[in-house]
Amino acid sequence: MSAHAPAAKPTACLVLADGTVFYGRGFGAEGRTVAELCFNTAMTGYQEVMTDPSYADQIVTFTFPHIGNTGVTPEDEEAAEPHAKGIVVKWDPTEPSNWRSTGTLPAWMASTGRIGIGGIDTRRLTRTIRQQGMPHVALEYRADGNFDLEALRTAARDFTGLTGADLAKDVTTAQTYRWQDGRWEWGTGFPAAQEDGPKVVAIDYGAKRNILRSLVSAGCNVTVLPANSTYDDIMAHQPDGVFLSNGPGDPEATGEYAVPMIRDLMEKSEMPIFGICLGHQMLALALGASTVKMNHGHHGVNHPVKEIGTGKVEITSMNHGFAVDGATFPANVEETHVSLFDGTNCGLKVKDRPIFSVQQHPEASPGPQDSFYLFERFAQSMQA
Ligand SMILES: NC(=O)CC[C@H](N)C(=O)O
Repeated sequence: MSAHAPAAKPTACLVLADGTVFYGRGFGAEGRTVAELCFNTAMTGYQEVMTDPSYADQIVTFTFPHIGNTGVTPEDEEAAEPHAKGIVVKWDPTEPSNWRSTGTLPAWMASTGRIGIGGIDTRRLTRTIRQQGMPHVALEYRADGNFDLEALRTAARDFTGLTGADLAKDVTTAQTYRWQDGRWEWGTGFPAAQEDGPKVVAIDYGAKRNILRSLVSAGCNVTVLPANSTYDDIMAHQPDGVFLSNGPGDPEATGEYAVPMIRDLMEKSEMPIFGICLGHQMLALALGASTVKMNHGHHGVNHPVKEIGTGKVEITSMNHGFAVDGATFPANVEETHVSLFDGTNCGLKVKDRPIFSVQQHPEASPGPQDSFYLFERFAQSMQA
């Protein structure tokens, strides 16, 4: 039997809350999980996607069919473990062909408790997500193929979803630490961080490693603090600037801790502040703007974003299911970037202050590096 032939009996199934069932072949860990289902259009970088902490409580459908063909390597992990609860793919992963690979995707998923389903019509599923919004789903892999569809549908329906979900506190670091390396370079790997350079306190709401590496590569000396850090916790490190990371869940759900801390920071200090994705959304909330849940979000590596001031278009990496409502900015805030896919807000700047943030991912990982200039802009604002 060829690897792509349909299995005699399905070993995995994906059940949407509306009762739609997709059968396929299970890989990775056996078990059941519930989550919000999104789709990601990246052609590469599945390991970075799966380990991005912003994917907590989500399952990712990859629209690119050949997932798994470059294996896995610890160098491509954006966190110590995968955060996406599972993946949905077109074909079964093949044997890896890549000199950097140290193992297979299914074995890595099995060892980290993540569930995969292969053999799915991901075009149909993606069309469903685009038309109906990101559904709540149950995904199960069991080798005996005996599924209790009613129980799976109930589990999908009972999932409370991401609106109102405060997940940053689940994925943040427990301890404060100094970040040690810069961006991976061909032939040399990860360069060691320098001691000099502006001191950045990076608040970890689910930070991707390549963001911390990008700050280092832009010349910063980075100390990482937990999500519930207060203004005083931050100032104890005498930083030159504060970075607000990406992260999972609903930005509004951080209104008890992150948003008031950011407000404090803006009121009591003159320091530069830079935020990415969840950091952008929370900064917008602290400034008095609002955020909204999107229909199917932006998850991919080819999203065109225009920098309004220059008219320049950058091709960006994106992963978000909420967006800042650019129409709600107060008078002291300027919209700096906009999505050319749907016109949604992608950036803000506080007028006359070195405080800015973007919705896209300038660290890429995976994706293009057009937006890396933002790390340099932040480093320069601290040197000014
Ligand atoms: N990558 C992120 O930081 C995502 C932010 C937020 N959780 C969203 O889905 O929009």
